[in-house]
Amino acid sequence: MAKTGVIGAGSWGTALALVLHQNGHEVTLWSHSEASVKSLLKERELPGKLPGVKIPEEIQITGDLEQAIRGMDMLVLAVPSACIRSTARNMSPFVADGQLIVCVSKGIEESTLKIMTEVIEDEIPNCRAAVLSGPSHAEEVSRGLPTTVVAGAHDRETAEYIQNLFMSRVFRVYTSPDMLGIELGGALKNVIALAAGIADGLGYGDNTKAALITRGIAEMSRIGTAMGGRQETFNGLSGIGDLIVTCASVHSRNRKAGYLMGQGRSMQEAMDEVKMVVEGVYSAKAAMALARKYQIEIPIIEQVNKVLFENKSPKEAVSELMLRDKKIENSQLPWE
Ligand SMILES: NC(=O)c1ccc[n+]([C@@H]2O[C@H](COP(=O)([O-])OP(=O)(O)OC[C@H]3O[C@@H](n4cnc5c(N)ncnc54)[C@H](O)[C@@H]3O)[C@@H](O)[C@H]2O)c1
Ligand SMILES: O=P(O)(O)OC[C@H](O)CO
Repeated sequence: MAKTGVIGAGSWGTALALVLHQNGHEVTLWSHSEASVKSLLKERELPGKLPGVKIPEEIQITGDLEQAIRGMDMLVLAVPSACIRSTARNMSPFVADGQLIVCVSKGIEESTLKIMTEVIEDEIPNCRAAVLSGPSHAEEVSRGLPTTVVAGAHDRETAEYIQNLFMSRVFRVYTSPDMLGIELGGALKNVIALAAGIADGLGYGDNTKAALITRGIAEMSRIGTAMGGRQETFNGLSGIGDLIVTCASVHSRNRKAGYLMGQGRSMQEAMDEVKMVVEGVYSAKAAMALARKYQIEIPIIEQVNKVLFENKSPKEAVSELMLRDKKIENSQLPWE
């Protein structure tokens, strides 16, 4: 049995706390908000996010960061990506040399274009940062529905340690050395999922969705491999796997926000209505900046940015994508 601290008591932090608890580990769940600590202690439930899912009494709930960190064999960091740097900075005084921090947040820092584990390592240089990602909605994991994810770490022993702590009859964990590819896949798929939601909101069909997923993974892979991620990772759970679930699932916050925009809401109205973090909105600009830096064409992500930040009509954005110059499907397969 391991001692674990989960930092962030939103839907994902809570679902992973349940997985660890069900695997027999000791779990302390931290929330930054006093009101949410009070409500969690009283209700033992996350109303509005994971309704009907009980949080067992054995899971300790706290607002004291030090209590959630000191002496833990593994920390899981599950706050929204925009809060990763500030949260890591607040954690830093309590983190021991070599203490393991598994990041489960999906994003790219807009100001530095760093992935989340790089941000954590900036703020807590003495920690051991790792990642856990893949097609995994909290709503399903918290109900024990079969799910598969991948644990990425700088060394094999760490990845296998994370695998052992999380793996269960319903939560299957693979390992990988490609942390960069895993994290970029998790962040970029959210931007494509906004596009898939927009298409749904416009009333387009399954053909459109399949096109966005297929051309979307091509854009994600182009950015990711230019930065040093592996194509194999984009073909795997944290790449195409997570893209499929996020573009298709009724649970997806990104797809839902896109849907609302396709129906005519502004970005802010859509985010307010979803009520949970819509990470694609934050990663969209970072993806554009990366594409400019590496001189990569990302037409879908570019149109999503225009809808989000330039008030472009979703219908016009789709039409512009359809009317781009004629292309060969795959530049690796040129006519001789
Ligand atoms: N929900 C999922 O199914 C799921 C699955 C995989 C990964 N993720 C990722 O996990 C991360 C968290 O998502 P979520 O769905 O749990 O979000 P959520 O909206 O359910 O909860 C976010 C939590 O962060 C807390 N928070 C807000 N501001 C904060 C701050 N300044 N400092 C610390 N905490 C703060 C909120 O109180 C809330 O508890 C995201 O990066 C998301 O992409 C989510
Ligand atoms: O609900 P979303 O769109 O934030 O996606 C959640 C997870 O990343 C799915 O794996």
